[in-house]
Amino acid sequence: MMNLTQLVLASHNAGKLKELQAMLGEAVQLRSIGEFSQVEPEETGLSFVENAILKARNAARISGLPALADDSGLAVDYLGGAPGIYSARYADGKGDAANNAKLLEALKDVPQEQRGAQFVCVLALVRHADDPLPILCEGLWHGSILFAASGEHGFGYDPLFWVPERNCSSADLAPVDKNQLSHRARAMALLRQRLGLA
Ligand SMILES: O=c1nc[nH]c2c1ncn2[C@H]1C[C@H](O)[C@@H](COP(=O)(O)OP(=O)(O)OP(=O)(O)O)O1
Ligand SMILES: [Mg+2]
Repeated sequence: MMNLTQLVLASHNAGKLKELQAMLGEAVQLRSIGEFSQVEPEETGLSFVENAILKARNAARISGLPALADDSGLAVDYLGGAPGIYSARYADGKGDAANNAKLLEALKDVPQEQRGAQFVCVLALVRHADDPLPILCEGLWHGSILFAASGEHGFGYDPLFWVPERNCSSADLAPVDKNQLSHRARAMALLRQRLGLA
């Protein structure tokens, strides 16, 4: 399909880089877009797909390499799917701890049975900046939102995300376990199939 020994990852999130590189294995080396630019594109899309494509095109344009982007977030049932594509900006760009505090506050009076949520991940791969046929792969991970943070692993909302199949939070999971179960793992399994790596 294309020479995929090197891909630039269109992300400034070190947690994503670590997880995606572990899932991809040694056949494909992910290089961070941070090697080429510190400027983050504005995520102006109205969907995970649009933002993933926008980030991938931007990284391919800057690096001259094929680019992979991950647009992901947490969709909380009680909040009508919010923060969704705005997950990283939920607390106005103040970071993960502020995002988590805001989510706990928003759900403080919501009972267990109404705390369902899913993590969403869309991966977009473009061969070049103007690629007319990006590869798109989606993964979902169903769980619920805890009443208090738990766990030290992972990043983002992991300490608040209860994983029913393991009876612990996503941040309690060892990285190898999260990388088997997560929204990102599911999207990457599909991408590996599409690339003939599976
Ligand atoms: O496995 C995950 N475990 C915990 N939290 C997660 C996960 N996956 C996404 N998330 C959260 C983090 C951030 O609040 C938002 C992603 O936002 P998103 O714009 O896709 O990523 P980002 O701004 O951190 O990095 P970048 O855009 O440079 O790839 O969802
Ligand atoms: Mg972002």
